Amino acid sequence: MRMSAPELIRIVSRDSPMALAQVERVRAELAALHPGVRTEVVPVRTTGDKWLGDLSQVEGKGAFTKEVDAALLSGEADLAVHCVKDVPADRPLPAGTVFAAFLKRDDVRDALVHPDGLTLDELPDGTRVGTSSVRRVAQLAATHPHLRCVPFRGNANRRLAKLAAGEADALLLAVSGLERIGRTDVISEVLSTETMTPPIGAGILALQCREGDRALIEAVSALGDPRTHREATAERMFLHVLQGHCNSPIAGHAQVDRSGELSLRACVFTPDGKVRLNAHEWAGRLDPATLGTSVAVALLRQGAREIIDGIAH
Ligand SMILES: NCc1[nH]cc(CCC(=O)O)c1CC(=O)O
Repeated sequence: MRMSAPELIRIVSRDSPMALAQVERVRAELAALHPGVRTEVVPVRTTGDKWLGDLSQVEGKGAFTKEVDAALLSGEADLAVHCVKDVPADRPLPAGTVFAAFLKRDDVRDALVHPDGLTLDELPDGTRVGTSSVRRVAQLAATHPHLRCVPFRGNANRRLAKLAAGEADALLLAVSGLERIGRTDVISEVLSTETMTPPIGAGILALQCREGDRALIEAVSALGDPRTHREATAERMFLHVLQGHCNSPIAGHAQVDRSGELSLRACVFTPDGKVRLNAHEWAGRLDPATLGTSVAVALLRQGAREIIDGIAH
C-alpha cells in the first residue's frame, strides 16, 4: 500500500551556511517530487561548531551530529540532513534512526585556495597551509614536506575569513563545500584524487529519519541515488571494520565506473605521512559492504591496526 506523503516535514541540520545550503537542496528536490508538502528548517548549533579546539577533546566526530540526532529523536524535527563525512562510522547510527536516502554525490575532490592563485607544486618553502584534518596533513607531509600545516577550524566561511586575515597563506577545502557556499571563485587548484585521497563519504549528503516513520521514509527515499548508495555503503563499512577514530589519517574512495563496476581504493597513513598503506579492489560479485570489509582486511593485514592504535586520541 502506498502511504500519502506527510503534510509538513521539519528538517534539522547544522546552522552553518554550508549546512543550510544543503537543506535548500533537499527542500528543492522534495518540492519537485512532492509539490504539496511543506517544509520547515530547524537549525541547530553543534558542539563541533561551538568548539574550535582539538576535536578529540569533544568526543571526536560525533561532535557535528549529536545535537542534530537529538532533535530528530525528541520529535522536534522529522528529517536530518548530514554530510556523510561527518557521521561516525565506527559505531552504528543512533538507535531508532535510519538513513532513508543518499543524495547524488557531488565532487569528491579537495581544492587548494591560495590568494595569489598558486598551485600546490608552486607553493614556496614554509608556506602555512591551514588545515586541521589529519588526512590532509599526512598526505601533504608525504608529498610536500616543505609546507607547514597550521591548525584551522571553523566552518568554511570562517576559514576563508581567517585566510583573508592572514592566519594562513593557503587552505585546503572540499570542492563540494565551496560549491555549496557559492565560493568556487577562490579555488586556485582542484587536486586530483591521486594527489589527495578523499575522506570516507566525501561529497555525499544523507537523509536520516526516525526508524518508525514509514510514510516519511517512503516519501524521501525516492531522492536517493542508487550509485551513491553503493559507494557510501562500501566506504562506511570499510571505516567501520577499521574502527578508525577522529585522529586516524584514513582515506578512501569508492567509485562506480561506466560499466557499473564498483571499486574501492583506500589508504591508512602515519600522521607524519612517512608510512602509507594502500589497497585497491573491485567488487566483482561482492556486494558493496563486503567490498568495504575486504579492503579494510587487506589494510589490517599490512599493519593498519598498529598505526591506528598508535595514534593518541
Ligand atoms: N569538516 C567539515 C566538512 N564536512 C563536509 C565537508 C565538505 C562537504 C562534503 O564532503 O560533503 C566539510 C568541509 C571541508 O572538508 O572542506
